[in-house]
Amino acid sequence: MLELTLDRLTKRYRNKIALDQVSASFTQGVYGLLGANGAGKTTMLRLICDILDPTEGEILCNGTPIRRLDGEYRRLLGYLPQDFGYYPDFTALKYLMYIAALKALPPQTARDKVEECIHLAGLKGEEKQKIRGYSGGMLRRLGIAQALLNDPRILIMDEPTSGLDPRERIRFRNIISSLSRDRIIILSTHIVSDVEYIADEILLLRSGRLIQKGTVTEVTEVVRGRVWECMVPPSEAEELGRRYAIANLKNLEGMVKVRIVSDEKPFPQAAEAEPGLEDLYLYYFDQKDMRNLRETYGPGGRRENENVSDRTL
Ligand SMILES: Nc1ncnc2c1ncn2[C@@H]1O[C@H](COP(=O)(O)OP(=O)(O)OP(=O)(O)O)[C@@H](O)[C@H]1O
Repeated sequence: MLELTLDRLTKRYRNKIALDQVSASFTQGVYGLLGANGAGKTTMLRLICDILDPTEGEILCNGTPIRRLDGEYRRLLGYLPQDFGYYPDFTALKYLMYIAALKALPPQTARDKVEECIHLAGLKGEEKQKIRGYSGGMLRRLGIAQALLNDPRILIMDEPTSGLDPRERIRFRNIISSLSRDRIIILSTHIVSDVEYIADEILLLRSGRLIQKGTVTEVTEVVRGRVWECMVPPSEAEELGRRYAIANLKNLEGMVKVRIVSDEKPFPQAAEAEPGLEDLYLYYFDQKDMRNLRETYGPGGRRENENVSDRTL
């Protein structure tokens, strides 16, 4: 079985640390890399794809540093960057044949492989259309098809669901699930629901640091006892919204059901709720807001003597 290991991986751009001592290992399955803008997701994925060199640390594939494996490692990789280049006047078929040639697929098998990838990406019947006329969802699926051409054991996708409508998101999730057997799939996103149901493990990056890694159940344990629900009148909901990190609001018969992430019970009638990934995301990435709130309203968002680093691994 394939194992990919990041060992204290660090990337500095001049005086900016984009990735800071990240260690993690990946075996077969889907990994969801979550983080706010600028958290270091793209940097981490580009390092894994050997497009960037680390400043410190290294990446190992089955125990061997990838820089020693060189082309042997790159043959294992499929990459869908945030913006993948394509020729709008090509048909999808022509484009994929072109990429197959660039990837040095033997000409006698290239056509079959292209057909297989068209099928896997759900583009059968649309492959003879010019890419110019493709929707955002079709383009993303074409991106997956090109990444799959060399039958990669490691599939890396950077924000593959951005700009997709809900139907396309579901379609995309189903494609990823069907591809995850025998592969390491790592995909980055800041849309929690895109990985909540398909990722075997979640990695949470904040300011270049890996602050959580584990199954959804494991990582959300951090917010157990910190997620609250209560029914309040609309005016009260507004006030709570100013003071707390609100995970959800739902209007129900003149009242509002509010879901709040807070270290302390926000409201006497509030009941503890089962934590989810969105609550966790809010907990970590709404820190600044919670800090501001604490300054404004007192220690409502955090226990006394606890600081942000207490919450990180
Ligand atoms: N070439 C570069 N030169 C200088 N700083 C960079 C460079 N590339 C990225 N950075 C900085 O490194 C940090 C991490 O960037 P990165 O693109 O990896 O984050 P990200 O999580 O992928 O963000 P996004 O979701 O916006 O794509 C950011 O602060 C970014 O400004």
